[in-house]
Amino acid sequence: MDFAKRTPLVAGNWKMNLTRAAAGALIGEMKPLLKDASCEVALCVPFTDLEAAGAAMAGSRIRLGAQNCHWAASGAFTGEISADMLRELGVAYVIIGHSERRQYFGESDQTVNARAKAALSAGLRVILCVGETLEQREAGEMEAVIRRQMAGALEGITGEQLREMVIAYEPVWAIGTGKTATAAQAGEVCGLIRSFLAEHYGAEAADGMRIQYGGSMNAKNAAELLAQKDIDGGLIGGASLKAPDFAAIVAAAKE
Ligand SMILES: O=C(CO)COP(=O)(O)O
Repeated sequence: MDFAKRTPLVAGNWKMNLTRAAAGALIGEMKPLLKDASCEVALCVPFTDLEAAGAAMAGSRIRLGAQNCHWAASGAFTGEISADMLRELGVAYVIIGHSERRQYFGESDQTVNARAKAALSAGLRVILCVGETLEQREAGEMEAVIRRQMAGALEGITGEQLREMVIAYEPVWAIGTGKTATAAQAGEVCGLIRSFLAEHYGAEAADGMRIQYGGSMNAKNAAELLAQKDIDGGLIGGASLKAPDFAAIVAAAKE
């Protein structure tokens, strides 16, 4: 299948869930449910599950993803994982700048930028996450925050590199809370992101970019969110840990 421009990408982010054995079992359950998917599908799994998940995905269209990588190619960085290490395990996508990394592990726009560049140099595709907190939204700062995060993360990234990226809009207040952004809210911010890309990379590049929504997306609300013109897929947390729920979201993401 040719994953042409704007083919929706539905990616699961398992976060720190599932051991190797459980990962293999869940992928085994998902495979038959996803075989007729008309969008691109990826699962971003814990590092320790990568090898087993890659093996379990064999013969399916599911792409293997990771949840972070370091900015250096190698060196004295205890506890970190390089982009090359991921490549060697067959990883296609890596999430960079997830709000949980920013919130709990001190990620800044600068480290997000450095990690994204390292991933791209190693031949990985990057799912770059941006999103405002509830306080920022209520203070009327949503657009400024999104613009600052986008500008910081994309500093020095060329138009050619941008093509290997997907942007995920994940409002922090919607993650794991069951409080989804309305389709109109999510569509508005994804539209702002596309405008930012058009200003910095040109209209053609912006038109070809995939922009996902993430934050309490589930089997029930996926179709309405995915129907928004600027939303090209989803980044799914909790619902990606249940095969039927994830499959229902994938089914809602038509080309
Ligand atoms: O953070 C998310 C995906 O990266 C969203 O998580 P939930 O779908 O559990 O809200």
